[in-house]
Amino acid sequence: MTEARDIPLMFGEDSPLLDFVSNSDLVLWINKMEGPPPYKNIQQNDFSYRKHKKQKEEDIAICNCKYEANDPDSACGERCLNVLTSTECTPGYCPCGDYCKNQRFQKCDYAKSKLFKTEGRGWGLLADENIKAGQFIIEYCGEVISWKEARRRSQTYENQGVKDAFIISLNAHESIDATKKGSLARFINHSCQPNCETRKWTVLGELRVGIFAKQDIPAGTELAYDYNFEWYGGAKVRCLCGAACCSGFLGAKSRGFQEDTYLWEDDDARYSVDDIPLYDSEEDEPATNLPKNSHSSKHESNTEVKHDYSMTSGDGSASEHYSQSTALAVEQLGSIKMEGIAVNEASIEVNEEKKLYLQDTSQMFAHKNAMISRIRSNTPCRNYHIAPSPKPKKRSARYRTRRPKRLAQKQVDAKLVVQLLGSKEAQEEVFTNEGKKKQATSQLESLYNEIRPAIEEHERDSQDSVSTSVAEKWIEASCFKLKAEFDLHLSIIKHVACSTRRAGNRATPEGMENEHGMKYLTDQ
Ligand SMILES: C[S@@+](CC[C@H](N)C(=O)[O-])C[C@H]1O[C@@H](n2cnc3c(N)ncnc32)[C@H](O)[C@@H]1O
Repeated sequence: MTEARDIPLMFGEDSPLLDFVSNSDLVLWINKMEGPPPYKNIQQNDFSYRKHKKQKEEDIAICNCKYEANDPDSACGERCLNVLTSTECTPGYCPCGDYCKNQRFQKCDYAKSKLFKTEGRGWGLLADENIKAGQFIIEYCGEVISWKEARRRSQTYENQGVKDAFIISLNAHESIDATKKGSLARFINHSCQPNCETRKWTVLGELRVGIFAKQDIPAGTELAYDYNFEWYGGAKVRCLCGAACCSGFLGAKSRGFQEDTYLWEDDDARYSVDDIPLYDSEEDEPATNLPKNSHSSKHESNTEVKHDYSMTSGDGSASEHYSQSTALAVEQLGSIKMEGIAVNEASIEVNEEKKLYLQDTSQMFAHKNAMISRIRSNTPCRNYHIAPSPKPKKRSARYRTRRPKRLAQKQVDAKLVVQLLGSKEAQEEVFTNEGKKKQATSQLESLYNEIRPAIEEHERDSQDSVSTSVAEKWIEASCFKLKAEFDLHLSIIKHVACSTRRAGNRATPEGMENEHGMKYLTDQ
């Protein structure tokens, strides 16, 4: 067996860890050395999931560069048509032949880098030589899988307790999973102020992801890129990049950042839910009369951020406060005095209905506000706003790695509700509000269909956030829908709580249709 101390902690083309997954000695060595968890080192994407596309001859892009010995840039340098369109030249077709410099992915023309152990962020990658701005550093290799498969795997990994996420988006339909197979690029951590960026190149007909230097990077510097549009982690991970403009969480702006993500709960500061600042300005805080908490309302500096995350006590934290406020609101509404309501079986129905409504409302608001928070966080250098959903409960050690079941969002059944209402005015108000809510919902849905290609295009092809106008449109429509929902639920609560008669006593506007074309209920 190879002696552990003889193996350098550097992984290059001749890395001793190449294919180590099938080499039990090396796996043992890694475990003994407390190195990164085993993975298979690959230098080209793995196409086990689907076949590699076959490039048709007519699709091969041939540049018109001509190699001239006295001009090094002549052989597919910056002016090469293929370089300009982020396409690598195809060997055998490039007029510069062996001199072609535009085959960096194919030739694994990587910058030197090496692994190191970070503080609090697991393993990371360092530049092991001076790197120039714009230089290709390394390809992000892994298994090319569909989005659906990525979702499935991401869930499986979480269930298995794999906390480091290695899935990035490749295009609108596919992702690259470097969890089990990947290059050293899988160790590059996220930074909100990165020195690298991802760029997509077409190589022999397939899209590939490269890590490129955004600036000159001196040897010994940690390499980092912004995960925002690449992130596919399920769990929310507290960002410890330390940048002044830190957005708070990894991939807070990504498409893969799911609304029902949760926080890991253990001793790792990155996954701690305690003491998480919810709002970065006082205006953002909900109008509650709860005591203000200093952690919640101030944008925190890097050092403060690190300090705060290490705290494990949640007492007085903003997240605690908010969850209390939600619980308090529900409790108050649930305990509305039912004065005047005839005490018969109907009161049980009323209570049941109110419970249903209350559960609905808190869920819906948490869910919708999460959406808004995500869009708002598109502005750079801003703390990610967590939805004002109740703070996740601490899971027991036994269930630590399991994901909580997603609660199905129940809808208020307006017909059922009006059966509980006493007056036709009440029924009318509920129906009118329901109509408005439906209208707002369909408006939002059609807006989403309209802007989806723009969102995907932005996410796929650039690191820019979705344009402000699109985001604003979306926010406006979301707010409109929220308001419509709120009005509907408020009218239900108001009328159910204040109703003095049973449904049977009410006057029904028989056969009447309201402005939304909905029929009022008639007594059956
Ligand atoms: C692609 S991996 C990077 C390599 C990883 N550090 C490791 O040890 O394998 C992404 C994971 O690294 C961690 N990570 C990366 N950047 C981070 C950051 N800025 N703050 C906290 N954790 C980070 C998170 O656990 C994330 O899921």
